[in-house]
Amino acid sequence: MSSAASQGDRSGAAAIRSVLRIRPFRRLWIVLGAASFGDWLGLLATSVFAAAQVQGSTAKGAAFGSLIAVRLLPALVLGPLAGVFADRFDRRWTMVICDLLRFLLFASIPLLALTGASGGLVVSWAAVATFLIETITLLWIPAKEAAVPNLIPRARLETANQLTLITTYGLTPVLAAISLSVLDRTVRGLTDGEVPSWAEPAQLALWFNSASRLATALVVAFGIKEISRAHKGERERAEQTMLREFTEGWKFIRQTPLVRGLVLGIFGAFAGGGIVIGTAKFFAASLGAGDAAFYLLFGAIFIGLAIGIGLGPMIVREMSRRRWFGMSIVLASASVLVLAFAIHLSMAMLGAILVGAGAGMAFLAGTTLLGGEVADEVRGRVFAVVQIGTRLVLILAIALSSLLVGVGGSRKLTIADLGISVSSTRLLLLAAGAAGIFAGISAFGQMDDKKGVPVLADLWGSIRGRPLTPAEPFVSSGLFVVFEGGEGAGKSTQLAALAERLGEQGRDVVVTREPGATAVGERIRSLVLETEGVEAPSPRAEALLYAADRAHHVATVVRPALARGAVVISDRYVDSSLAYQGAGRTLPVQEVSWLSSWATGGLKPDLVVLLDVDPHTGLSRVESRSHGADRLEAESIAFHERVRYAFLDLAAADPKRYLVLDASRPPEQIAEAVAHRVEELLTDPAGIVHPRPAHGPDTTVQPELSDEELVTMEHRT
Ligand SMILES: Nc1ncnc2c1ncn2[C@@H]1O[C@H](COP(=O)(O)OP(=O)(O)OP(=O)(O)O)[C@@H](O)[C@H]1O
Ligand SMILES: Cc1cn([C@H]2C[C@H](O)[C@@H](COP(=O)(O)O)O2)c(=O)[nH]c1=O
Repeated sequence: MSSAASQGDRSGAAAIRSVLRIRPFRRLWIVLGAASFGDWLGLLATSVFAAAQVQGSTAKGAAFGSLIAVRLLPALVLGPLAGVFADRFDRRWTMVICDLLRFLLFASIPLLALTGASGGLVVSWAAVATFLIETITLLWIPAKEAAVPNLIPRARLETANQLTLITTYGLTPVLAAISLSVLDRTVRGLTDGEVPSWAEPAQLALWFNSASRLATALVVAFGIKEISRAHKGERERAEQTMLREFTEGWKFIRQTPLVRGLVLGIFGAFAGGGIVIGTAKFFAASLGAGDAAFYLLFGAIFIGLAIGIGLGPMIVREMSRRRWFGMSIVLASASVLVLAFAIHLSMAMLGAILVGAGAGMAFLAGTTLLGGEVADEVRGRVFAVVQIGTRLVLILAIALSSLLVGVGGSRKLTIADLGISVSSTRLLLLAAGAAGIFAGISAFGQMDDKKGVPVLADLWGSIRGRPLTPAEPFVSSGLFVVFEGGEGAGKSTQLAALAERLGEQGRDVVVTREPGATAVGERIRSLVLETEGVEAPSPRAEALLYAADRAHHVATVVRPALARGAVVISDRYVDSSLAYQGAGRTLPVQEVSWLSSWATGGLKPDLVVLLDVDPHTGLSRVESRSHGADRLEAESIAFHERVRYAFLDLAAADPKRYLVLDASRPPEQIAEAVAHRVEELLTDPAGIVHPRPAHGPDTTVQPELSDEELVTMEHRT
């Protein structure tokens, strides 16, 4: 395992430990885990139990199916009110009362069977009780979801959601299925197949489900009092009608771009998932595989979900969660397209794993964003809409897609006489994938918090632990010119000449330098350059010191001057760090670039004048100065050669922004060439190659040397 991966594992485990150290959350997580296990047992058991009460395969199928359908129905009837409940009433007591009712209802099903009631009556009551339980669950979920963000700091919300989702949808259903089958075997083994009705595993499971709900109610009532909200504005809420609260909730969702984007995206992802489920059987058949392939594909989706939820945050690290959400939906949808084009089971399996991973990451990012960014007052209503909407979208998508595929069969549509045949299942997957990509991109557009930052570069940077930073909002009406070059290239000489010329024209000119333009910078300058009585900073410390000088310099000198319209002329800027610390000290150039980009908030010069000089010539020029060589001047010729070629490579990578001049020419000629270029920029601002901040923030990082460029450079020295 690579060290980065093991580091990720360690930090993942540490994050889980730290979130479990929060007592109210730990208690809630344990009790919800038990309750979720009970619910899965109950879901499996009620269905099996109902089927066991009637005779004949048709009746058994109908009993099983109707119970599952009944679980989904309440969303239609009571859904809209659920969120209002969660926001209006104390969430702890809402949860407690709901769980007590569910305890009684779950227990009532096996209890009725024990009284010797007829099979039909037991099934009917099981259906009614299930309907009521689901109705109550609809009230309980938004109250719980809205309460969790109040128990933990925002920074740990994602880990908390990871834990909860993996427990609810990963561990407990598997555990429940295994437990039920082990229970069934054990009970049958112990009783030689003569199981008394009270010991039927399905009945025992229902008892367990009932008991787990009682336990949840007690723990929440007495052990997690923190769930009770400090009722801000309670009086105003009491004065509002429930109808008003309901319409306000909808208005909030409609009018808040982030929430609208999240809700749309989640619905889109569920619709895609529903279509995959609805077409899965026919799809497996279209691969020429049977039922086994169908189950394999299903399993693959769940494996993908677990990967997305469990590993997603470790992969994207510091990436903006808003961006991650949109990208995950696009990933899931694009993977549906992979399914549509799959020609072999292995390709379909890969597609299914990616569908699951994208959906899992989107679900995790979406829940975390909703929990962290939606105000407590409306959170219950927002979660209710998501919960109800996802159920409805899922049911509709499954029903419609299976109907459409069923009507078309897995028949092949032959296009003209071209001999091309397209299965209707695949067409549907194609449409679902395309619609999902559209939903993902629209969601991304609505909630992007790093507008202007290139998406793929940001993703790649985030995976490597260095997400791009958006430029600080800033309008420049000035011009930023930087002089770069090796030691003794003549930067100070040329800078003074240009400043004098522009000053004579009556322009507002600010002459500055790095390091050392400010009081803070002066001290940094002596730390990095003085050799007497100052310990040499290590290469990374040196890079940080130059970056610190730059951050302060840009914030206090450069930006204010540019904002008021001055021409800022700086002796050295970011390129010096890339050349000296990157190429000279051989620190990773991209890391140095990222550091500078962060320090400057993405501010780039409009023009870089590079005075290129052979290091022997440049160093001999500065040797004639009265004071001795500073720390960098004292470096080897090989070091200065690396610096020189790094500057030239930077200029070659972005020629429009650089003016490269031979610094061995007479100073007057150089000054003419510089003045000419600057005049051009001043008279024709359109000639400035950067996107001006007024037209949108400039967010790209400074030009960097690629690894190949660095290697080439090393060879030249
Ligand atoms: N084009 C040139 N030809 C010959 N000598 C020059 C030229 N430009 C500057 N010099 C001389 O070289 C010396 C160094 O010049 P200057 O201080 O302008 O360079 P610099 O790049 O700012 O140096 P440093 O890297 O130390 O900041 C000075 O004595 C200056 O007079
Ligand atoms: C900005 C910057 C500078 N340096 C080095 C380059 C020079 O050797 C000195 C500055 O001296 P000068 O006489 O003012 O040119 O510092 C660096 O290594 N990294 C940087 O980012």
